[in-house]
Amino acid sequence: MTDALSRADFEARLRRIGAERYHDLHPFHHRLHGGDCSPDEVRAWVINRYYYQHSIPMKDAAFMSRVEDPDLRRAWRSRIEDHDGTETNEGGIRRWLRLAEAVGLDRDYVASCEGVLPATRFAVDAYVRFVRDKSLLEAVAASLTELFAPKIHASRIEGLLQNYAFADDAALSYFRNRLKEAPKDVAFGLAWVLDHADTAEKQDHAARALIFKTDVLWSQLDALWGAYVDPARIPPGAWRPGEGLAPGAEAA
Ligand SMILES: O=C(O)c1cc(C(=O)O)c2c(n1)C(=O)C(=O)c1cc(C(=O)O)[nH]c1-2
Repeated sequence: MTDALSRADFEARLRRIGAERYHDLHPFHHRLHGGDCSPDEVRAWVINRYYYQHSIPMKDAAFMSRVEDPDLRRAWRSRIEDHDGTETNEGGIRRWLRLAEAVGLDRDYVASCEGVLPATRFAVDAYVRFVRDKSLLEAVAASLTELFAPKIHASRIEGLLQNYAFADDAALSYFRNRLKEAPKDVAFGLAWVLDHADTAEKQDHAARALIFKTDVLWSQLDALWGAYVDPARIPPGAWRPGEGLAPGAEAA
C-alpha cells in the first residue's frame, strides 16, 4: 500500500492540477479577456455561464442534504446565500442578470435558460449529479477549482473594463463580489479536504474529483467555441444571435 502524501505535498498535488488544467488556460478566456470576442460571443458566454450560476446553489443544496454534521452545514450554507441572496445581499444570480442586461440581453430570457447549449447542460448537470452521488470528500474536492478562480476573476474585471464598452462597475459587480466571497469558501474547503483525505486512496479520489471539475469547466468553453467561434456551428435549439435581446438593444 502506498503511503499518503504529507498535507503540504498533497496540497501541492491539488494546486498542480489547477496549474495544468484550470479553464483560465482555455483560448476562449484569452479571447474574452483580451477584447477579441464579438458582442454576440460575449452574449453567448453570458447565457451559457448563467446555467452554471443557476445550478451552483442546487449543487450546494444537494451537498447539504447529505451532510449529517451541523457544523459542516453551518459552514456551507453561506454559499447558497451568496448566490441566491438575502434580505441585505442582492446575491450572485441577480448580479449575473445585471451583467446580462449590460450586454443587451433580456434578463427573463437569460433566466429561462432557453438557448443554453446542450453540452453546457450536460457538463453542469454532471457536476450537480457528481456532488449528489459521490462521497462528501469528492464533492468538497470538486469545489476546489475555486482556489484558482480569484485570479481569473481579477483578470476578467481588468480585461473587460479595458476592452468592452458595456463594462462598468455595476455590470461587473458579480466578479468583484466573488473576490470577497470565494476566499472564505476555499480556505474552508481546502482545509476540510486536507483533513479528510488521510489515506493515499482518499487523496487519489479527491484529486480525481478536482480533475473531473476542471473538465466540467473546460468542456463548457469548448462547447462555446465550437458553436459561436469556430466552426460556429450552433446546435438545434441553442441561442442564435438576435434572439433574447433586451427591449431597445440592437442586434450586433
Ligand atoms: O469565473 C470563473 O472562472 C469561476 C469558476 C468557478 C469554479 O472554478 O468552479 C466558480 C466561479 N467562477 C464562481 O463564480 C462561483 O461562484 C463558483 C462556485 C463554484 C463551486 O464549484 O461551488 N465554482 C465557482
